Amino acid sequence: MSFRIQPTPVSRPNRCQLFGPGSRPQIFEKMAASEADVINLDLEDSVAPDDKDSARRNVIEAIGDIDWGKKHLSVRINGLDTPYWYRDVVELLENASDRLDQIMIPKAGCGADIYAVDALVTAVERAKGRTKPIGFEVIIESAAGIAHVEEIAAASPRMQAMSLGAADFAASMGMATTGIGGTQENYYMHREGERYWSDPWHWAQAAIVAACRTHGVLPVDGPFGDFSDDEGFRAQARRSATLGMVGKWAIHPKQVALANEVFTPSDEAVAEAREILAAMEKAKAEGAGATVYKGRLVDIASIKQAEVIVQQAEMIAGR
Ligand SMILES: CC(C)(COP(=O)(O)OP(=O)(O)OC[C@H]1O[C@@H](n2cnc3c(N)ncnc32)[C@H](O)[C@@H]1OP(=O)(O)O)[C@@H](O)C(=O)NCCC(=O)NCCSC(=O)C[C@H](O)C(=O)O
Ligand SMILES: [Mg+2]
Repeated sequence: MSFRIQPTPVSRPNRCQLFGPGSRPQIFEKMAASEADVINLDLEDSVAPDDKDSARRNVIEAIGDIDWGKKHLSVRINGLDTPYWYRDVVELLENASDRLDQIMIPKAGCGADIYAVDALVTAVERAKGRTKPIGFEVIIESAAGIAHVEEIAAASPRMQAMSLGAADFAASMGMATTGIGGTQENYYMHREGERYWSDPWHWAQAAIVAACRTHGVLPVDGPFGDFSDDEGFRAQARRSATLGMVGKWAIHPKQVALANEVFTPSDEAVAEAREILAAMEKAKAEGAGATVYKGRLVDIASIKQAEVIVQQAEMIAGR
């Protein structure tokens, strides 16, 4: 561990982020009634250009009118390469109620992108006397985004979460696929007549997790496009959780329960983590820094590993 202590991210459940187009207000109440921890009302790619203005109005109205319960409420603005984004920011912050928690910035390519949105948000907040600061989440979904992932994670004190956007990422990288997340047919190793599929999203996810953990930001896995494939979603989500991500997007309501299932530590995992903590307490009392638990080594690092699981479970239980 460096002399610099690893910062702790914001403490709130972020197991599932449910998306819905801002141009489809009929589903807003259903989104609010869902079990998702985070709601993402979208003004970006799920909204057609002709609907941008009306979607913005729908979203502003819904932020104030709908009971969103304890959900973290976020709006995805348009990308900085479009003519829409500044109006998204200004109109949201001038007109939306204080219930708005967060803005999601898509296609973040460098730290200066976040700085630009921060400057505009800060100016409107001051002008309107908004006392609740808006948080930021970003999507890494381009070659530039992944190349500058660490400066993006560090770009603003508003930064709370960062997701991998597999669809735009694949396009920007020139990947030979139209799949959004999950196993890709041609990404395999070959040995003695057998194919062994590998994970083309792994390295980008690992880079995101490292940048996020360095700067106290929540790492999140993005969309899994085939919402008829529950097992594919589970497998992708389990890999993400194993790598250190805290949650995953749902682009259809049926994916919410799947994400919550994977990103809520199981009773067995929590019980085992507590047993490891107890075993290490006993070892410490006996003057030892390591001991044996179920035939395997546990030591001081195991305490930190076990605490990750216990703290996650307690935070979810206490929400
Ligand atoms: C994918 C959908 C277009 C499917 O909608 P629909 O055809 O209505 O689905 P169903 O008929 O199966 O719906 C069943 C019931 O659920 C309600 N519903 C549908 N969608 C939602 C939702 N998002 N939240 C809550 N409730 C929802 C329907 O109204 C039905 O209700 P009922 O009739 O009462 O039974 C649609 O799900 C959808 O629009 N999804 C979100 C799309 C979106 O936001 N996309 C943007 C995020 S992904 C992305 O941007 C890629 C990323 O940036 C990257 O680059 O990787
Ligand atoms: Mg995208």
